Amino acid sequence: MTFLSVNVNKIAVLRNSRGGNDPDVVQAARACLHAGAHGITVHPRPDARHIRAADVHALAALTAARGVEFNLEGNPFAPPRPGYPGFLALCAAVRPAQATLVPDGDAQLTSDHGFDFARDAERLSPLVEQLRGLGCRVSLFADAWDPVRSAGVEHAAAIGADRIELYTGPYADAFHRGEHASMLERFADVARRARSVGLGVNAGHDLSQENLGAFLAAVPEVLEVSIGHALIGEALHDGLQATVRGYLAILDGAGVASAP
Ligand SMILES: CC(=O)[C@@H](O)[C@H](O)COP(=O)(O)O
Ligand SMILES: NCC(=O)COP(=O)(O)O
Repeated sequence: MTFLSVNVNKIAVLRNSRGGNDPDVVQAARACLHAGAHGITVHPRPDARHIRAADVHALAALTAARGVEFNLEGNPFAPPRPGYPGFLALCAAVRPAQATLVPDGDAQLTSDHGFDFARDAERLSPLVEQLRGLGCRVSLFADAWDPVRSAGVEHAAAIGADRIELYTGPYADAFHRGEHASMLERFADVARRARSVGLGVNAGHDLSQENLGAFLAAVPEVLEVSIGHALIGEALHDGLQATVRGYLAILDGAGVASAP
């Protein structure tokens, strides 16, 4: 079975919009694990727009106590700044089971590309070694949608990475348009090539209940999916009716005023 690691970044987006600690990121992660999720993912960004260093520590403690995987994602080349100690420093502090390296630009809205392995392998190599020395499994974010960008995926194995994570955003877009058949062939090909050089294969970005089944049917090698944005949105939709009913029950019980 493919593992599900729930990305709780979006809980922190909501929390940060008001200050305070509601909704509580750790409580949300606990609920995901209680429901059977295999692990928790976060992707702290240098601007601390959602997950903060303190969340990383708290979630590391939760996942360690539960004996489940903590997957920490980030750009290893982004310099530290106040409130963000840097990806390597965070990994050294909490030793996540899996460190997923993502080549984000600083002001990016969200992750939108994988590494260019032919170009990036040399500077990634010592970081992969360092992270493996900390006991982390190392996964590298990789493109599969474009034959040129996915050409050097075998380099990931050569520099000692354990896995790649297929960037599935372009697949999700194509699925939405009903044009995903040829896209899936490309993902399947990259996954097969990765497996043939000993790499494990993860996948993530914009996966959802709508598009996940078709993806896994075409790319059965996937060991783990990390899903956040769609999952949290779906959870809101699924939970809204029950929550509104909860409020109505309180109002009904209070029974003071009646609306005109
Ligand atoms: C690497 C990846 O695809 C996810 O981590 C995604 O980038 C989530 O990050 P945001 O929640 O900041 O969009
Ligand atoms: N690695 C992908 C991830 O953690 C979640 O991405 P998304 O579902 O928020 O797009």
